[in-house]
Amino acid sequence: MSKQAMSESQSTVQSEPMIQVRNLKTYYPGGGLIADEPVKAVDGVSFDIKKGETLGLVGESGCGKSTLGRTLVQLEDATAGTSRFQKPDVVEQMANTYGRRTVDLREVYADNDTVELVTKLFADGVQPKAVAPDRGWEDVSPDEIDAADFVQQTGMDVSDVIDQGFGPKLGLFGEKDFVFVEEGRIENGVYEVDRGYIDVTAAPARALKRLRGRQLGIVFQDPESSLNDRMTVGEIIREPLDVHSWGTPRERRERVRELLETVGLRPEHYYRYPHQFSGGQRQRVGIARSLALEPDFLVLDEPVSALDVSVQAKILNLLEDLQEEFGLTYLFIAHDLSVVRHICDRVAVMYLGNLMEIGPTDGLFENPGNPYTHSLLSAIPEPDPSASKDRITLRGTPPSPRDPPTGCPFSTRCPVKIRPDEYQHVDDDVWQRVEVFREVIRERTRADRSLTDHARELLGRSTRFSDVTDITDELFGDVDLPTEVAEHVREAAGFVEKGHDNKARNYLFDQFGSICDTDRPKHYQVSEDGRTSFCHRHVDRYEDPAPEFEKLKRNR
Ligand SMILES: Nc1ncnc2c1ncn2[C@@H]1O[C@H](COP(=O)(O)OP(=O)(O)OP(=O)(O)O)[C@@H](O)[C@H]1O
Repeated sequence: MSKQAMSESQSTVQSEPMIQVRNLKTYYPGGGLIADEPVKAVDGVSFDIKKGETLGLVGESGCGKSTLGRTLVQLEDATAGTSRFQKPDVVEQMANTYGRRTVDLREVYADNDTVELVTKLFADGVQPKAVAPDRGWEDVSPDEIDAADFVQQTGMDVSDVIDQGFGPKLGLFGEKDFVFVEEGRIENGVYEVDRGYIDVTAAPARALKRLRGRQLGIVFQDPESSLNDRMTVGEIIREPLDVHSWGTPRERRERVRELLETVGLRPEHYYRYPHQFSGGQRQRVGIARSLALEPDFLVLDEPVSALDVSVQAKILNLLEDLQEEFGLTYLFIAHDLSVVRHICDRVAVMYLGNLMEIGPTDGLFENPGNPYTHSLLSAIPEPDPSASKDRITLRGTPPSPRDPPTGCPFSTRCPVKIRPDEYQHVDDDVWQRVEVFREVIRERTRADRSLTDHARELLGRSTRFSDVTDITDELFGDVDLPTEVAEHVREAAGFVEKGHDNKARNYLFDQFGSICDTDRPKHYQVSEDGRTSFCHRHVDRYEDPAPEFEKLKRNR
């Protein structure tokens, strides 16, 4: 598909967002014997996916890709934030049902002042929201209502705002159980709706059942385990049609035959069982099933990772053809970056529950903005082993998502982390060792230490007493440490010897921490085509990541 490679006129990507995600978080409850902290699998991500687009989602194992994909189709509950899905035909459909797509505000609001106020707020970006008519406003929590923006701006009480009829009357459409968000315009006191979004994160379970399959679908990685081996292929593909009472039984059978053909299988495959099929064929069955109810948006969760390379290409081609034929929008989750480069219009790079960089594919691969993207790309094996490639090897493993760093999520491993001003003069090698020391101490404080460690501690056996001396010897034995650095290292080691790992960790944070440790970065635009990167280095007073990486390579 690489829509990038197509000319503008050929591209099927439209400018309207199909999915709007804002500050989405998915936490899994702690619940362990020791660890009460939740796993912050997705920790506040925002992005759009445009209609007809393929957005790639990449990152190391465990960074939260699947959780994000599953939350978008509400197979997981969001802990916070919103995910909105544009129902493409909603405005037409609703306009037909209600016979209108405009509302004259002068009929709704008694006085002209209110009409003016509403118009002004609307121009300021305050969005009205319609809620199902049979769902009383008293059941709607204030944070579900965009009228809350209203409250902020007017200083009025939410209930007063609602009493005044702001939210509900301005929104034109509702559908049982759903929270709709509308986008429209007010001109000369007349409100006209342009687009309608369903707030997926606010939809209750039974409404989701209707939404899933019909509008949102998912294709799983492993065609082996995601298909029920006791059902025939026909039954598997037909199941969503049955669940949604689609057409008559005869029409359903007909639809299944059509779907078999769409994904390149044959009508006689209807009565076969999954185990009689190859991996590629099984994945075709999974895709046919996901397409049964003609969804608009599909999460493809590593759809080709379990397949042989030769079969991968065929499935990718199929997915591209289907996208073109049915105008589908994809979130394509993958760890194989070359596949992503080939198939995706834009790419989002994820690390520890956060999006580190997002933007059009070619630019991101050719001129990465974020240090994590640099590191990830430099780990791709070169097809030609004699080609010299300056690899950046990341030390250690990502921190636990139960205990992510306070500042930048990548700060504990970033090869180009910003140093505090007072340590700029310290030799690079020495500074790296200081960072490693901090990382080792941090690892020791992790909530999910082994039970043996805990048991020994509880028994009063100081098993970790001696190893801090070993660690400092190992790290600093053969280098000259500047006096102030040596003092701080000694102090921290002293805390560890007394069993106060956390004190040591905090002490090192206070002494050696920089903005990367203390503050969460923002997303900065790093290219003209709208790519953004989540890194403090994009602020003017710091050097950009790219030249810092060049320096690193030169100095090795
Ligand atoms: N049901 C669950 N309960 C608790 N923790 C979970 C659950 N599912 C995932 N996690 C944790 O959430 C984090 C993100 O997992 P997720 O599967 O989303 O990552 P991923 O990037 O898709 O990994 P992979 O590439 O290996 O599939 C991991 O730390 C994982 O252990």
